[in-house]
Amino acid sequence: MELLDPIIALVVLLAVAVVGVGAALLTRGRGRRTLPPAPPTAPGHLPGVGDDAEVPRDSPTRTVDVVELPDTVTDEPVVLEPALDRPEPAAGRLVRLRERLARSNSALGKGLLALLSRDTLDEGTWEEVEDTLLLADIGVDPATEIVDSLRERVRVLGTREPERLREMLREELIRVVDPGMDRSLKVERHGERPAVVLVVGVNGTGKTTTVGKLARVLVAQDKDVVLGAADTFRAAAADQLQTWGDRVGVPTVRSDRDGADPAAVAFDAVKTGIEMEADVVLVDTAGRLQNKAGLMDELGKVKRVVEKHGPVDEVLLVLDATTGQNGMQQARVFSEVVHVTGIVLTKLDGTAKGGIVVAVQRALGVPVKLIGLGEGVDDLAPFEVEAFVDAIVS
Ligand SMILES: Nc1nc2c(ncn2[C@@H]2O[C@H](COP(=O)(O)OP(=O)(O)OP(=O)(O)O)[C@@H](O)[C@H]2O)c(=O)[nH]1
Repeated sequence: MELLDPIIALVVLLAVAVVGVGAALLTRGRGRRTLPPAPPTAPGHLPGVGDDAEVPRDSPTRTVDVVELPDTVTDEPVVLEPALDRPEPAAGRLVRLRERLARSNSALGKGLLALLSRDTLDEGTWEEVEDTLLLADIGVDPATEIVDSLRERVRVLGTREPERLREMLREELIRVVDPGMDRSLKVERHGERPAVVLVVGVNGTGKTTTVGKLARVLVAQDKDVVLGAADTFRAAAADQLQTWGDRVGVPTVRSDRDGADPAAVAFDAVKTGIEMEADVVLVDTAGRLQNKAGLMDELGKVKRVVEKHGPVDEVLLVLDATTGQNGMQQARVFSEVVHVTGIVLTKLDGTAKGGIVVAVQRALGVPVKLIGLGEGVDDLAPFEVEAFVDAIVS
């Protein structure tokens, strides 16, 4: 028994040693275990939280929808029409644009009122009143008339109250601007024919712009309009006019050839207007200096040729208000050649010479029918006497 004890102890010791070495080997092997290969990813992909997770069981499952197909498939491309402008109605525009007129002409009204409010209204002051009116291009006769009348009224009434003086000045200005003139545009279709409007004037006064703006005024009144680009002299004029027309869906009759006969283009435009049963045909003509006899003859021919379709309803002379007395000379010559029926005074937003309205009406006996008060597309207003005078004296 004494011999067996050391043997048992040795066996136990060996067994413990074997178990220890095995456990150590097992632990080291686990530390080097390789991970399964990562799923392929897009370049630059960074793993996110839960990438390895399973799809949750309650995720919505994809279904297949049945979509009805059209019976026939057309190859025609869908053409999207460009949206057309909606021009502003012309009525009341002068009220909207009054600020422009007032800005350029208020010095006239303020100057006159300051003179009339002086302590003594002597001869020298009345002369200053007259000079102020002349500086605004109102013309000699109308200026004298205004001064004479005011002088008499101030003497008889014996009043110097500013509000009363302003009212008297307003009344005198309205009288010389002449509210009795017929300023309506003759743009009503008659019988089988559209109304025809010819737009004339010297270079750069704003004819093409005016035709474009006028087309918008007429479209706002639900009229069918045709434009005629009889300015065949300036290459870009027809493009410019067509752009105006395109914006409001109005067709433009033009020649493909620079320097084509303007009378032929004008004739074709009216012919197209008749065929299309339009209400109005607006014919733009080339700018021409009133002292170039050949060009003025050409204008006379344009009108005569157009009149083969019937009488022209309006001949609008476009005058640049900033050109003063030169404009008066233009007005006289144009009127002799084509019998002007109405005046369009443009660029009144940039001049203190609003008095030209009076002067030109007196010289021609023809009313100002429209005024241009800016470069915006709807900055053309029907001329309203009271609104015009109010903008000056307010
Ligand atoms: N400030 C201002 N500018 C205007 C007005 N009317 C026209 N214009 C400008 O005047 C310039 C000349 O206008 P157009 O319409 O090309 O003149 P046009 O008479 O047709 O010119 P031509 O064909 O060369 O004879 C343009 O820059 C217009 O924008 C207006 O009432 N006020």
